[in-house]
Amino acid sequence: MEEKPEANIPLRNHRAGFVSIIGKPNVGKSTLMNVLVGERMSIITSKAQTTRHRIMGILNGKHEDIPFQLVYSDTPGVIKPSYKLHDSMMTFVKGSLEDADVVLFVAEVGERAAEHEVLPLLKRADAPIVLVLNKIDLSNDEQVKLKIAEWENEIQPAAIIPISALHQANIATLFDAVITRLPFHPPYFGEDELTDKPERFFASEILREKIFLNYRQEIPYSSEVVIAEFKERDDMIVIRAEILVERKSQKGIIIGEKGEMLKKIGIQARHDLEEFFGKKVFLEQHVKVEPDWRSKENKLRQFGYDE
Ligand SMILES: Nc1nc2c(ncn2[C@@H]2O[C@H](COP(=O)(O)OP(=O)(O)OP(=O)(O)O)[C@@H](O)[C@H]2O)c(=O)[nH]1
Repeated sequence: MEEKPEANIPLRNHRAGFVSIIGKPNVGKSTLMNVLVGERMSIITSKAQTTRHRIMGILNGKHEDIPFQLVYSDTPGVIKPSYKLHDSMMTFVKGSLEDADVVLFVAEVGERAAEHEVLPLLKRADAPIVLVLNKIDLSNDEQVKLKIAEWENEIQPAAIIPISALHQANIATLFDAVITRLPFHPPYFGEDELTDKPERFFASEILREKIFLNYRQEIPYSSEVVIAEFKERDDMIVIRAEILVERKSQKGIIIGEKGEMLKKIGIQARHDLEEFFGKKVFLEQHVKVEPDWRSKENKLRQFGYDE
């Protein structure tokens, strides 16, 4: 009879694992994810709570002659939920923590370690926690040193790596901290897979980014984008997008006077969509009112806010 390899002993010729990026809103999680994956996976804006989903970005490579597969997860910023939407967002964060082989806990240098909102969540993680101290470009060495001491006192992470995701400073050190903690395991995804999300997800995210960038106050938070049609032809992609808002007055704001605003975000989105998909895009946009969608479970499910 042919001898089978012992099932419990992983072969030491491949590393693979899940790396969860978590932290408060706006600390730079999506910026970091994109830098680590080397692709524009997650949308980035200066507004808090831009990310609403768990988005996986997959990186295959070789480190010291051993092939690896890193499955990064960008997650929504940790907040106290005010809507059902926020509950779903926090479920994504918890799910990602439970799967994690390594946790990248991102904090800004300016944040206080004591009573930090993410601390209770970190207790759920069995995985080693690498504290990523981001935005060091906005502070000096002395402040960074003090902050490291403060965090060491608070959570004793496996490592603390000060970086600037925006300026790509110290990313190699962070990568080393991750890869050396990655378990030996066969790959989870095929080599040509970049993410767990379908193309239409990225189409809706790109349009949502334009809404976050062009409107103020409640509008970005009350908006959702649903891709009603995504048809790939030889020469172009035809995308029909529905922009949903919670109230009629918001519909008027999205459209703008004589449709100017809608046109503006359409032009910006089409530009980025064409770059992302490497193809000409025909984009059709419709604005609809979906009252209180952020508080309705069936709507949230329909829009993909369940794991
Ligand atoms: N100065 C500076 N700004 C940064 C750095 N990293 C990210 N930012 C900026 O911080 C803002 C928020 O970045 P995101 O990557 O969207 O932050 P996030 O944590 O994913 O935000 P949420 O979606 O709210 O959870 C953006 O304006 C980024 O350009 C950094 O290293 N230095």
